[in-house]
Amino acid sequence: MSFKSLVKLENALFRNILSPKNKPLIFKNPINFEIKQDERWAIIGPGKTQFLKVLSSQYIAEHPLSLTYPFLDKSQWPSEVIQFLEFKGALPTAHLSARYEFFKDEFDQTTKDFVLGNSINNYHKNPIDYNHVQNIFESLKLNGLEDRWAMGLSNGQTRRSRLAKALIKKPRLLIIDDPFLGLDPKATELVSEVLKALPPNPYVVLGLRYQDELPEWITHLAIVDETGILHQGSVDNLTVHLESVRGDAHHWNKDRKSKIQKIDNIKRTFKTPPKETTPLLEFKNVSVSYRGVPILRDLSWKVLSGEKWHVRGDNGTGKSTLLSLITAEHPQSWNSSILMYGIPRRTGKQSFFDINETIGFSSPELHAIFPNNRTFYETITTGFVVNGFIPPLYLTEKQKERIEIYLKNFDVTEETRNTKFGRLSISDQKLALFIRAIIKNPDLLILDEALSVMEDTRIQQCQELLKHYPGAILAIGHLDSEVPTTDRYIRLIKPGEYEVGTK
Ligand SMILES: Nc1ncnc2c1ncn2[C@@H]1O[C@H](COP(=O)(O)OP(=O)(O)OP(=O)(O)O)[C@@H](O)[C@H]1O
Repeated sequence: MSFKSLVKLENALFRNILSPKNKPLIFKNPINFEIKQDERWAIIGPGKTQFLKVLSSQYIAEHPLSLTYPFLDKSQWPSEVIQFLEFKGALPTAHLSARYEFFKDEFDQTTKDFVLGNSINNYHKNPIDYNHVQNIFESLKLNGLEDRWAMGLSNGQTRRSRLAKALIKKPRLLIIDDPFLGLDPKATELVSEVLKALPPNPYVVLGLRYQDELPEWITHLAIVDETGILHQGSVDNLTVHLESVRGDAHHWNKDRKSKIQKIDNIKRTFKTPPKETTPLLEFKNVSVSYRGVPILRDLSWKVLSGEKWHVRGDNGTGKSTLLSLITAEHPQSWNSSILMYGIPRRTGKQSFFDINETIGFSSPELHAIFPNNRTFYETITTGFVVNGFIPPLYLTEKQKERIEIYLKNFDVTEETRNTKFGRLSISDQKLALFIRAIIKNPDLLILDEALSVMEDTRIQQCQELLKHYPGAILAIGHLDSEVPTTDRYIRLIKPGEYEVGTK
């Protein structure tokens, strides 16, 4: 049986659609690459996202015929039949607390509406195949969530819904960057099995981080950096190269080490909070339910000043809900069984602003709603304002100096510093939100998937910085490689069941 190629690149060079002619090439080395129909590829390395965008026809090829999709009919336009899916956490809501409110009226989208999306509007052109939809909901274990408010879905549930939404459009080729980020181990296995069974409808290409475990069904790899493809071929032939990339021998790792060491310079901006004997935070038998369905029940927990906690639990067990109670984003936060500095939460006693004065946070919900028109620099300045989305009119010399120390030691270029949030790479968006969270030296730093999807070097820079952070940290993240070093954990199991321990 002869196989047609899915995609073929011959001496191909690319430029950004939006940038002028003189802007640099996406990869400086010409690309020669081919995927056959019976091969299952994963793309790995610091250039993976750009490479996946090249494959999904998002850049302009210098010579139009240097990028072709031989398996497509002449009538099929690549941009219409190739889906590129990248990691986005929560769905954007009107404001942060909206996610934890109740499904309100008929204008609020259900999960089913979200997944079907434009397919409903295009119904006359492309009637919806409800059997197909049913199968997708079943295979991704979304049954039971169809009629739920889409904004209320947990991050893991949202991620599976986004995958369902992409599949319902019946693409011919599905290109997914970081398909397993934010998923717990069971959901990872489930999504991997679903992706394995998809080809030929659609074919699938994955972008993975070099430390990720390769799904056993991946047959071929390309290792890509900023210059182009370093190695490509069958998994068996590439194991040696993959080991060298993972180990210390590789040039990225040497470069990375010096960048990580540089981060130590930021430590001098930290201030040590006074050692208190009263817990910074205390939950006394706290319960939360949505329309009678319990999420947290009788949860008791103490966090002392400077402690570093990992908040664990499978998708949907209530981790984000727990953290939203602390930041008073959650409507059920005004509860006298939640105490900060020994003071019970009561309306009238403390305001949202008092509570957040000493808290810094970054989360997928914040990422989803952060205004696209603030520059990287302005994004950081909003960290000095409680619930800040608008840059403050005035910054003290000390505040300006502190921002400069961060920018310099994180090697943020002049161009990035002035780029608007919406135009930054997802990794730089996350970095801006991370610096925004820490810039005022909060007593409590909440990092909900704050480092996920950053480039590897960025993750390690943040981890290095956080090792020295004197304030308390609460971190959520399914992979140890993307959370800061912590020495304690709380694991949510199910309502009324949780575990607290030291690592
Ligand atoms: N407004 C709401 N209405 C109904 N259910 C909700 C609402 N908000 C959250 N939930 C549900 O509460 C559960 C807990 O959600 P939460 O986001 O806290 O989970 P999580 O542990 O952070 O999950 P993940 O690991 O996927 O991020 C989920 O099943 C979610 O769908």
